[in-house]
Amino acid sequence: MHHPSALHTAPAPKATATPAPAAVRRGRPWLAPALLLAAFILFPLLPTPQFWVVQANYIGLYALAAIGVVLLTGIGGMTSFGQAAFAGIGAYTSAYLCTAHGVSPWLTLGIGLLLTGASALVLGWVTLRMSGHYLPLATIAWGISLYFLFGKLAWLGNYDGISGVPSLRVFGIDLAQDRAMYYLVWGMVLLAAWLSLNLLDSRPGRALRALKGGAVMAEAMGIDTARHKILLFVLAALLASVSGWLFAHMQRTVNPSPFSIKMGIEYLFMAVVGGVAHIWGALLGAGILKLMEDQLQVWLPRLLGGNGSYEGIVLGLVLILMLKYARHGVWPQVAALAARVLPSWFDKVRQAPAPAEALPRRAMPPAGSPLLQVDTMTKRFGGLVAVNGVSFTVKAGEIVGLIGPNGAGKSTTFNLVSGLLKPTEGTVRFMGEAVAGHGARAIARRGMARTFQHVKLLPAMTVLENVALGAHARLDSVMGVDVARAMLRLDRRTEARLLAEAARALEQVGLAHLMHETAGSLALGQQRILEIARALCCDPVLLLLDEPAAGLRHLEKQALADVLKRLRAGGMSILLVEHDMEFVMQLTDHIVVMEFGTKIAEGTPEQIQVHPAVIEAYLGGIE
Ligand SMILES: Nc1ncnc2c1ncn2[C@@H]1O[C@H](COP(=O)(O)OP(=O)(O)OP(=O)(O)O)[C@@H](O)[C@H]1O
Repeated sequence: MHHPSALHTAPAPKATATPAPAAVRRGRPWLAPALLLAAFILFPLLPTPQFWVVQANYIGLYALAAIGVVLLTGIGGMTSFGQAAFAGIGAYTSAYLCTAHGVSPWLTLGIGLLLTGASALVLGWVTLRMSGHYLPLATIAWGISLYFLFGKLAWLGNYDGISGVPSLRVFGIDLAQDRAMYYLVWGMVLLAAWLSLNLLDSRPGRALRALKGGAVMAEAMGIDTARHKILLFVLAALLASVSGWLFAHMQRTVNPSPFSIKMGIEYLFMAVVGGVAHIWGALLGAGILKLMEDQLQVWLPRLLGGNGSYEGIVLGLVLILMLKYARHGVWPQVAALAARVLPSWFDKVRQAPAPAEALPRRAMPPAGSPLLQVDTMTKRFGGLVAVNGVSFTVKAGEIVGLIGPNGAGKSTTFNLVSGLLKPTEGTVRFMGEAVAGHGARAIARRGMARTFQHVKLLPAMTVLENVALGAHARLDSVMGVDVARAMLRLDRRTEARLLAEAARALEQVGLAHLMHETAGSLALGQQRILEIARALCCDPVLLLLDEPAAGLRHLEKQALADVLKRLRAGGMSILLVEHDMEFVMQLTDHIVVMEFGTKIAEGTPEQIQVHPAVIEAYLGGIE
C-alpha cells in the first residue's frame, strides 16, 4: 500500500538513556522478578512476626475491593462510595448461611456473588443514568441504607453481628491459621489483578476504557456505553463481594461497621493514593493506607501524647496534599522508576500485529444509487434555528462537500445525520431507511462512520488501540461470553483480527509507523488522520469527515486528498465539512453551501465557484 510520506512527521520514539543495572546487562532480567516472587511466596513461611502476616492478609482484602474501585472509578470514570456495602453482602450472606444453615462456605461464595451481582445490576441500572455528582451521592445513600439494614435485622444479629463463622478449608487444609489464609487471600488478589488486566487489554476492555471521557465517540463507533457501564459496576461489586467473603471467614465474625460508608470512602482513597487508573495502584494503595494508618496509630500518640486517634487527621492532610500534587497516585511514579531500572521488563511489544483473518466486510452499494437523503431537515435550539429546512442527497461513490461561513449550521447538520442530535422536523434516509432520531450507535452500525470537529480520542491509549475501537461493532457477540473469554485470554484470535484490521486502516492513511505511540502524543493534524483511520475501521459505506484538513500542512493536505480519492475509487462515499476551499474544490464531486442554517446553493465545484449567491455570501476570494 502506498504511504503518503508527507504525513510521516512525528519524531522517532526516544531511546532511554539510563544504563540498565548489572543483572539486566548480564542477560538476567528475570532475577529481580524471581526474587520478588520468592519473597512473596516465602513471606509467611519465614519466621515473619504474626502481626505482619495478619497485616498482609488485610491488605489483600482491601486490595480486592480497591481493584473494583479502580475499574469503576479509574477506568470507567464513575465515582462510587458504595464498594464496602457490596463487601457486606458477600460477608453477611456467607456468615448467615454457614452459621444458621450449615451451608459450605464455597457454596456461599457463589450465592454471595449471585446476590451481589443481582443487587449491583438493579442499582447500576437505576443509578448509572444519573450524571455528575448524583451518582456518587446515590452510592452514599445506598451505602448508608445497607449499613443500617445489616444493623436492624435481628436474624443478622443486629449491630453485634454474627459470630462463630467457620474457617475455610481447601483440599482438607484448614485455613484458620493466618499463614495459610495468606495464600488464599493473595492468590485471589493476584487472580483478580490478572483477570482485570486481561479484560482491559481486549475488545470489551477498550470499550470500558472509552467510558471515561469518550462515551460520545464510543457510541458513534457503535458501542453500547450504558451496558458497559453496568458491566463495570457489577464487576466492581463482585470483587468487593469476594473480599467480604474472605473477611468473614478470616475474622470468623461479621458486624456492620467494616461495611459502613467510612470503609467505602477508604477504598476510594486507597485507589486514589495508589493510582486510580491502574490495577496495580489498588494493591499499592491498599498497602500504603493500611500500613500508614497502623504506624501512625503507634507513633503519633508517642510523639504528641494523649491517647491517640490522630491518625485520621494526618491521613486526611496527606490525602489533600496528594490530590493537589500527585493526582495520579503513587503507581505511575513506581512504574516510571521501574521502567528506568528494568527497561526490558517494560518494553512493550512494538511489532505490527501479525496478519490475521480479515473481519467480514459490508458490500458497497452500487455507484450512483442514492445513499443519504436529507429532506427538509430542521433543528431548533430554543429560539435559534441552526438548520432550516435543508435537503440534499449523497450518491454512492461520491465525495460531497458541505461548506458555509462559521455558524452556518454545518456541524449541526453532521450531528443530525449521524444521530448525535434528533431533527426537530424533516427526514434522513440512509440506504433507503429512515434513521432520523435512531441514535448514533444504531446509525453507526448501519454503516455510517464519522470524525469530529474537535477530535475525540483516548489520549492515553495507543494509536492502534484507538483505531481498533472503530472495529468494535463489526463482531457481534454476547457480552458475558466476550468478557469471560477476554479475562481468561481465550480471545486472542479475535484480538489479532481486530488489531490487524486497525493496522490496515492505519496503513491506508499512512499512519502505520505511529501505531504504538500514545494518541495524545500526536500532532493535531495526525490526530485528525487517526480519526479517519478509526472511522475506516468501522467498515462504513458512508464516511462523515468534519474538517479533516484543519491543522494539516500543505503536503499533508495533498496526501489526505490522495487517500480520500483512493477511497472513492474503492467505492466509498464521503460527506465532508471543510473550510479549506482549495481542498474542497479539487476533491469533491458535489458541493452543498449553507448560510444561516439554510441551503443557499448546490452543484459541482465549477458551478459553486461562479454561483452568485455563494460569492455574495462569502466566497468572493476563492479564485
Ligand atoms: N447544542 C447547541 N445548542 C444551542 N445552539 C447551538 C448548539 N449547537 C450549535 N448551536 C448554534 O447553531 C448554529 C450553527 O452552529 P454549527 O456549529 O452547526 O455551525 P458550523 O457551520 O458548523 O460552524 P463552524 O464552521 O464554526 O463550525 C450556531 O449559531 C451555534 O451557536
